[in-house]
Amino acid sequence: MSVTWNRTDTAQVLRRPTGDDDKYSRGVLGVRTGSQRYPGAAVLGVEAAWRTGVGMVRYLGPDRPTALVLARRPETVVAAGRVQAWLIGSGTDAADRDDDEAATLGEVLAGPVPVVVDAGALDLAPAATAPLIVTPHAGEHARLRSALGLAAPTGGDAAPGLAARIDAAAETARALRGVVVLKGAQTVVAAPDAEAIVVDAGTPWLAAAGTGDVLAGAIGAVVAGTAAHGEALARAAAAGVWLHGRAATLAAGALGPAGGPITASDVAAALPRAVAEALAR
Ligand SMILES: NC(=O)C1=CN([C@@H]2O[C@H](COP(=O)(O)OP(=O)(O)OC[C@H]3O[C@@H](n4cnc5c(N)ncnc54)[C@H](OP(=O)(O)O)[C@@H]3O)[C@@H](O)[C@H]2O)[C@@H](O)CC1
Ligand SMILES: Nc1ncnc2c1ncn2[C@@H]1O[C@H](COP(=O)(O)OP(=O)(O)O)[C@@H](O)[C@H]1O
Repeated sequence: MSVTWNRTDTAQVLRRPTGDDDKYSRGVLGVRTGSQRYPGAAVLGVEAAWRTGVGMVRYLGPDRPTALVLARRPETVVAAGRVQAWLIGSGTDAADRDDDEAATLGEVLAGPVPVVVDAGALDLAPAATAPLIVTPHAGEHARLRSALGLAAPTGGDAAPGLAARIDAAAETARALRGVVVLKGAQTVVAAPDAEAIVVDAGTPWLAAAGTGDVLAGAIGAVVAGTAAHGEALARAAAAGVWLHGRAATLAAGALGPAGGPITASDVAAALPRAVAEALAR
């Protein structure tokens, strides 16, 4: 069983800023992403978080991605401090993780604040106790299931259909006790005790390198901005997925009636229009 997510659902999740707000009350997202090898993923996630609407982004990472993040977004704060949500893992590789980074990520994943776990931090998710949203693509989902002692998502060589993907994501969510965002043309958002949510991307032009890094930043911003916990976490994740797909559709659609090639940066640039559209009455 599943429900399909739409613009109205997204509008119900997003919080419109008011005159009483300040940069802290609008939500602070802490970001630990990027590496010497994949610095671009840090830039994309930070850019997406700002563009989705958050009061502050704190970026804490290696020197090279830090320099690139600041070059692109000087408004990013690179000092530690309180956050309402974390984003970790995009543009990192577990094989390159040193002891200090492992200890820091361990603290994040044992804390009270929700954590969006992407790419190279997914191996740490099974041991986490923090409120969790994991964002695997199909390959990463298979690895995560194996780490959780679950069977491969499909018995044969054929790619699993939507029903099988929903069942597998729901099973992973129960085993993990967290929200699973299983990415694809139709992204499945599954939580341990709730009906799965299906979000249509809207355009296949979205299948391009780095768009997953943008998605993780968008979800992180929605979670930080809405202070989502508990059941609301899956809805916050679904809102982030909808905004990401809508941004891609707007960016591709601006090129012509059949759409056209877009980059991950184009998707991030279109996020404010997707947010404005969702909030329009
Ligand atoms: N500009 C930047 O800095 C960018 C940085 N990036 C960063 O790069 C890092 C590595 O991420 P990654 O996804 O490229 O590699 P990884 O997770 O090891 O997957 C490898 C194997 O998994 C499979 N597989 C993959 N996708 C699948 C799918 N959709 N559906 C099914 N299977 C799929 C496939 O295996 P195969 O099917 O070929 O056996 C593939 O060979 C990560 O940190 C990321 O954030 C990128 O975001 C790009 C932009
Ligand atoms: N055929 C497709 N149609 C629409 N969206 C897709 C398609 N394939 C992948 N996507 C979306 O593109 C993004 C790719 O993310 P990911 O695989 O993590 O790439 P990367 O690691 O390069 O950022 C996800 O949001 C996914 O849902």
